Amino acid sequence: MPDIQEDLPLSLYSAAQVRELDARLIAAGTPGFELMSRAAHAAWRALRRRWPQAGALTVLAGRGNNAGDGYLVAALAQRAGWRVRVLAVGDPQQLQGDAAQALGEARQAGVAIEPWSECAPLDGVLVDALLGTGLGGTVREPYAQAIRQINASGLPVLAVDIPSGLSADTGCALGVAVRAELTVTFIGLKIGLFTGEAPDHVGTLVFADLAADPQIVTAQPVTARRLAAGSVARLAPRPRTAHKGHFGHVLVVGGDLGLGGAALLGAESALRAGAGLVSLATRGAHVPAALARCPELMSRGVESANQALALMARADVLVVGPGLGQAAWGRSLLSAAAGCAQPQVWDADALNLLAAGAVGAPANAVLTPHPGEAARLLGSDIATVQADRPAAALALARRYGAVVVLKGAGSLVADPQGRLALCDHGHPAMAGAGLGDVLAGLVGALLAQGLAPFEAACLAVWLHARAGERLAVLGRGLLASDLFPAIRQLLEEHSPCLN
Ligand SMILES: NC(=O)C1=CN([C@@H]2O[C@H](COP(=O)(O)OP(=O)(O)OC[C@H]3O[C@@H](n4cnc5c(N)ncnc54)[C@H](O)[C@@H]3O)[C@@H](O)[C@H]2O)[C@@H](O)CC1
Ligand SMILES: [K+]
Repeated sequence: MPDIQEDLPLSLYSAAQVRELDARLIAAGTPGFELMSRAAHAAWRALRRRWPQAGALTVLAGRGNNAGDGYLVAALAQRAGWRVRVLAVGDPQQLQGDAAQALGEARQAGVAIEPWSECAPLDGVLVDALLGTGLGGTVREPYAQAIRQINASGLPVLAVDIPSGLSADTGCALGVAVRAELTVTFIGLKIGLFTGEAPDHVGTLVFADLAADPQIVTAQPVTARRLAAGSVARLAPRPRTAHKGHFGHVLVVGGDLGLGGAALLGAESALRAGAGLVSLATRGAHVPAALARCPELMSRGVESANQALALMARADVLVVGPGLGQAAWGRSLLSAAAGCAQPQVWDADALNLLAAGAVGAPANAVLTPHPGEAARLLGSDIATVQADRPAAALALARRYGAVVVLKGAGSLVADPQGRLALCDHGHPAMAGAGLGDVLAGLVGALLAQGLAPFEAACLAVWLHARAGERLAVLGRGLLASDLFPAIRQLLEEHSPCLN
């Protein structure tokens, strides 16, 4: 019997890729109905484990194979002595193939099957088997009304494969989408379970591999990889004879008048993540405060691009943008950086100036836009970026020839060759000032310690999100600088300093 997994796999697929995977498994000898039946067993097992005492369920079934899964769950529950009802949206007589066979099985088990209507009473645990990966375009009526009814019911909801209405490719609600407490997904993880609006719809995610042949699964192309302890690059242990010159010199450039804190946070972050040396090029007015807060930093007042260039020449990695502003001071410093050859991280106003055409992107850059900055860089709007975050991240990477971190829930890392990684860690308590500056400094420190841009960005995003999760147990009011001890701890757990 296939089992359900708490430990999620790393591969993320589009709807088309999972359909292809299903087809390959079927072609290799596992009948579709057998897969459907394994899916139903996995969903039923997860349901009983979550709501062992419920004793009643209502399945809302559509007309495709997702409905087929639902009919088989209903049959299993009926045979287990639960009170079961299926509310069929659309005429069940039109079900075809495996789904029609599943309907027959539910009838044979004695399940009550009724046509869905707006006033049909809902009871027990709701099983959402309306729409799965076959959803195309905005959810049509009466499905949309059924989804609104599920969401308004206040009853616990298990979504079969994916919450109905959520796009498996983008994680966006196509008009309206079920908000589930538990989602049991089959065969391959859909990227839409992790990005866009998914975190507010999926609930707890359980994966069931349906005992699919691992050779067929690993041969299937993926859309993205999940970032996890085992999938992000490690920093090498340090030799006992190490000195600071081995771990790179990061220069953080930013902090125009009134914006000094951002650059200081970025610089402190680079120090806390193990860069050998960190300098800060900022307005002279900010230097005393920077020295007072962090004497380990080499804080320099710069008023001209020439002064900045002299500092840039001595650095291995530049982090440009936190608190940079968009006035003449910031522009001149950014233009100086744009001509430098070393790896660079561009954040905040560096990205706004890049979007405005004030400079071109340097080679070897990691760009770290939030959705607003991403929209400006793409010449679109935030809604368009958020409607397809994977596409936006990849388009940015191609357009600027850079590694791109698209921030926001389900952060994505893309490179110009089309590699895509997704981080499903993080916490809403991290939605606050300065968190982005800490991330930029972290990427800079990892570049300085020898990681390539894509690997540095992936490890930084993962450490940042995991650190935020650890601290978020205390809830709101998380300060960006609170992250430093947790980042250090996670880095040490992941990449111990000594062998
Ligand atoms: N052998 C397989 O392929 C397996 C499939 N499985 C299940 O099958 C699902 C995919 O099944 P299908 O490809 O049949 O598709 P779905 O069952 O997801 O959806 C197809 C149905 O949705 C309707 N529909 C599509 N877009 C709509 C819209 N915008 N508004 C309203 N209705 C819309 C279609 O008319 C069709 O009736 C998976 O999500 C999974 O639950 C599982 O049973 C595992 C095995
Ligand atoms: K569903």
